[in-house]
Amino acid sequence: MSGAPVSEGDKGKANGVGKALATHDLDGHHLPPSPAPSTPRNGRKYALMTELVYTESNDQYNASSVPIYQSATFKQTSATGGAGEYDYTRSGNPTRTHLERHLAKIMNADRALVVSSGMGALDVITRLLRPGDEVVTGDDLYGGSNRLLKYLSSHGGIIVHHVDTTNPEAVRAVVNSKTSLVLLETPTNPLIKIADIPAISSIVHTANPSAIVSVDNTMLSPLLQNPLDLGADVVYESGTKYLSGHHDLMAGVIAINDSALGDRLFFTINASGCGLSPFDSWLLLRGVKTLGVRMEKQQANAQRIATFLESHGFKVRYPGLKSHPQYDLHWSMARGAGAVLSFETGDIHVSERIVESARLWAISVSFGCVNSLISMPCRMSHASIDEKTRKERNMPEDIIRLCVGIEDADDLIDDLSRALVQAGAVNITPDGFRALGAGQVLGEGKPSSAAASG
Ligand SMILES: Cc1ncc(COP(=O)(O)O)c(C=O)c1O
Ligand SMILES: N[C@@H](CCSC[C@H](N)C(=O)O)C(=O)O
Repeated sequence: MSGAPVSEGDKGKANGVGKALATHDLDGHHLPPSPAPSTPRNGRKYALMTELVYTESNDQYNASSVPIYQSATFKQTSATGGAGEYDYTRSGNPTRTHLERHLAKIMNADRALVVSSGMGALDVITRLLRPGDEVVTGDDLYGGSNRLLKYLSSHGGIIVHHVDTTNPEAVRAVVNSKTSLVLLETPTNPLIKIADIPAISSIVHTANPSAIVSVDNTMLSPLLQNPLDLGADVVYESGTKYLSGHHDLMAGVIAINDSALGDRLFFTINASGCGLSPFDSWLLLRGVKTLGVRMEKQQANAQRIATFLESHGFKVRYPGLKSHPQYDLHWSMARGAGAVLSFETGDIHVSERIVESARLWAISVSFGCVNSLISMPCRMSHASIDEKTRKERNMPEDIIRLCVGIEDADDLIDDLSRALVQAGAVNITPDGFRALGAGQVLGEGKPSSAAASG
């Protein structure tokens, strides 16, 4: 029983754009329809699952795999303006261009730019800011993003407002004529909170037409959500995660529809030298082609694991669960729930023991990889947010984040069951087990065979 909200394919929407991967929830009910797609860009003509793998190459030998132009320089025909399309790889490289065109197509953008990491992408966007400018962002966001914004506020003269982005009115309350950038994560990492991209974009653009709404789409990837179609001006993602899928490269992607804004962002990339290398561009292009099959399996597995934990009484945060407080909002914007979920145990030491008892789940930061990971964000990915701030922002110290891969779901559940039992996180009865601590008890569950014997 998979039970995941994943449909059989992705055909059926006009021009194949914005096609819903999920049509039914666990109980077989229809999910809300996906948002209407905007005009397809970049000649996109097939369903997204097809466009992910379909690339057109103008290689002279018709190579099926785009060549890696591992060259820093390109010869010119004269000293005075004789450069062809490329002169120097920091400014442009054919392998990188091929990847950027492919990403623009699948992100439904006019232009995509690739850089050396997700943080590099955010850095390029924040170079649009000037001292005195204001930024509005969430009270739950990736630790590295928080660190960069904190640095800009202490060293760059930027005023940063952290508000509850689940409430558009909280954004309205702080947006003003000095607001230059509104930065949203949805779902957030790691508390899986949802921001209403259309409502917030409309509030921001009405209050200050020159403010830029930027969405970090790392948690879902373009397969599941297209913020540019929902009112955002800029979307960026860590290509280190789902886009590449194997934790073998670092990359960041920025996508835009405004050509003047694209030129300003490209200027920074060329001037600062953070464009993605030819080899990493090639690796990322290869990874993107399997994004569809990877994500379908990952979110099917995530749905089973979230359901397993919730049914054993744990407080689980996952937008594929009806209990998520913003379930309807999430599904009005996205075509899937992704494969990152978090849950609480009520005791930081119990959480530590669970993480350290898992065998199949690697203790590791990051997500979006084909293998499953387990972590404690307050100790790992979000440790750069100090304890006081974490407390002010209601970040549970015991929270465990699961980043689900493509393994067999029963193996993952067995290993997790064994870790829960070994860590003393559950109360074992002759009929099954239930969460101890903070978890709300939703029902009895039977320990898996591994847990019972382990
Ligand atoms: C939501 C989110 N955005 C951005 C980043 C930054 O990406 P990168 O590690 O590729 O710099 C990360 C993780 O690192 C992340 O989790
Ligand atoms: N030591 C790193 C931690 C990277 S966290 C990576 C990823 N975004 C995640 O959420 O797991 C740092 O401090 O940046």
